[in-house]
Amino acid sequence: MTTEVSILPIQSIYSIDNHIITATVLNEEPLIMKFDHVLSDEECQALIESAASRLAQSKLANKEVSQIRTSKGMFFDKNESLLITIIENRISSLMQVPIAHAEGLQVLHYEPGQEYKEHYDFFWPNNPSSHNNRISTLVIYLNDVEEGGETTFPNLGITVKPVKGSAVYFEYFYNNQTLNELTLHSGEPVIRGEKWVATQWMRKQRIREGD
Ligand SMILES: O=C(O)CCC(=O)C(=O)O
Ligand SMILES: [Fe+2]
Repeated sequence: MTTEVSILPIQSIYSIDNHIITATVLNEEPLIMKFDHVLSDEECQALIESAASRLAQSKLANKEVSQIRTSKGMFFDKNESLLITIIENRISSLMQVPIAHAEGLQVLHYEPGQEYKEHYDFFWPNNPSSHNNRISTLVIYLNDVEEGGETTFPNLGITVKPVKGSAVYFEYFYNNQTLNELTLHSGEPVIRGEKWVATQWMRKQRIREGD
């Protein structure tokens, strides 16, 4: 058995600026956690409202539109509003990665039948972005989904149901690539209702200027 150090120290509660986030470990290696109360109902609603008019067809990491990913999405600019600054800073503290390593916060919207098929969030070595690869992901659910829309890790038998304000966290910065590859995951098709998520991808090195 391998024992590799995770980015996030495992705790049952993370207290960030008087904001109490409770945590459940779903898998230790690779580390997969569920967090509750990452965002308040008001913050979820405000994110949805500021994203709604800016949605465009989602693309893959290689910028191609594909049937793998049928949601619509958008990226916020860093610090573009007080809401975004507050949320980005909380996420950065929670993920224990400096804000300068954060890609823009992304919001995705799925309608019934829409999904994000099995994929990895990290870049393979042939992708130019792999020189400053992603190391961890936080997917925050912005609403409750009537049916479907779970985030699933098929190789680990883990399924996370969307709950407003909760999040699933996972990391893939292990020396052992087999552990990283266990983070294969999907956003299951929404069956009834709609699904809104905010995704934060963190890089190994800084990606933002001026932070
Ligand atoms: O929508 C989901 O449950 C997963 C989203 C996801 O995998 C991503 O944004 O990278
Ligand atoms: Fe993903």
